[in-house]
Amino acid sequence: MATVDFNRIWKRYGDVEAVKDVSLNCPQGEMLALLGPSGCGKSSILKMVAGVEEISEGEITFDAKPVSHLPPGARNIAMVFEDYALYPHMTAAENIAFPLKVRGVPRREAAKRIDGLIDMLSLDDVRDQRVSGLSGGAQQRISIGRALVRDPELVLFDEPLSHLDGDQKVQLRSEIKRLQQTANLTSILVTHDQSEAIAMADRVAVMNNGVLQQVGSPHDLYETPANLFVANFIGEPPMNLYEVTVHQTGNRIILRHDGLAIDFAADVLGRFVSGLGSDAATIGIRPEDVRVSAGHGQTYATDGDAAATIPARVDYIEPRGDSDVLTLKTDSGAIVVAEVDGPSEYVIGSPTEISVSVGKVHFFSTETGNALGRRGGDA
Ligand SMILES: Nc1ncnc2c1ncn2[C@@H]1O[C@H](COP(=O)(O)OP(=O)(O)OP(=O)(O)O)[C@@H](O)[C@H]1O
Repeated sequence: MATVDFNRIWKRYGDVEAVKDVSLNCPQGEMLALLGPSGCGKSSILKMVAGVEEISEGEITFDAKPVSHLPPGARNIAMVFEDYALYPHMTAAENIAFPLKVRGVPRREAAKRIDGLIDMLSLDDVRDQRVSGLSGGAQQRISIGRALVRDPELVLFDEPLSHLDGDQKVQLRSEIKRLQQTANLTSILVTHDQSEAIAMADRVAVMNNGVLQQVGSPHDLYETPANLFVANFIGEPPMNLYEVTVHQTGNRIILRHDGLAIDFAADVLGRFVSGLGSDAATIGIRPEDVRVSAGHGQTYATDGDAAATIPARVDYIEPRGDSDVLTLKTDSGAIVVAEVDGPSEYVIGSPTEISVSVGKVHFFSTETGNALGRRGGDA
């Protein structure tokens, strides 16, 4: 399998700039996800790698060798599509064998490869069945077998789970991940579904409007989003975001939003964030980082670094089994979404006290949307 590099690639369709100056690297054996909303340019990137769309500018290399001039057939790329694209009248084994037959691979060698994949993909039970009667999950496993049988340099997964229902989706995504790791496949996954990207990919490239926003491990994207787009896009329920004004009085820094005041010790805040000099910023707090306690007038025990507690009432509860997502309304009318262990004892109207550790607050420039420097303090 190859190491794939995208070097400052652009895709223009007439006046439409679909991909703008994107550089990415997918090392051998890694799964890289291209994630973003519809129209962000991820399919255009996939098509340029596959060779079905020309690159307007820039270069794609496999093991440092340019491939842009090669026709699709000469790139040795396998594709797994959302709609499986199998031959319905053929059996599972015949579908997997098809690319080898076309290439005239000797029968004995072909049989060995097919058997290996059938075993690896747990397809023994359906081996000789026509694919038209099989479940979506089984059909997608067959299409993966067909993709891998010819030993490609790169596997492209184009929304491979979109046609599957909940259970099959979860099962197949872990199977693809296992297969990708055991077979050490260099692979690129295109998806608009963050849970898919996070569950399967080693690294995720988040795109918006043709521009690469951030590339990193799922953990990096979650913990240190580079800008407001990534902060808002990654995480479910999404991060709470507030435009705040910054007021410094003595050794306190108070962030104000719509009558909501969050108060921090200036020296503690300074341990976590740099560049908060201006008088406006946007802060982000993940719902699971909002600390909620039943509010009966008592103060939630803070560790000194935490903002003062803020009274809020439960406005809405979404039970999710092992957690409850609470929509809380402060006295000033600000909405804070919190995720707490479930099932909780809160009911609509419950008084609560909320607080957040300073180390859990994300800071962004309101002007540029970029994250302000995090110092990586401990709280
Ligand atoms: N053949 C084309 N001609 C003109 N514009 C195109 C063409 N293909 C894509 N575009 C435009 O380029 C932009 C990026 O499209 P692209 O399909 O790459 O995005 P995407 O993130 O994959 O979206 P989706 O998930 O909806 O396919 C969009 O504005 C789209 O309308």
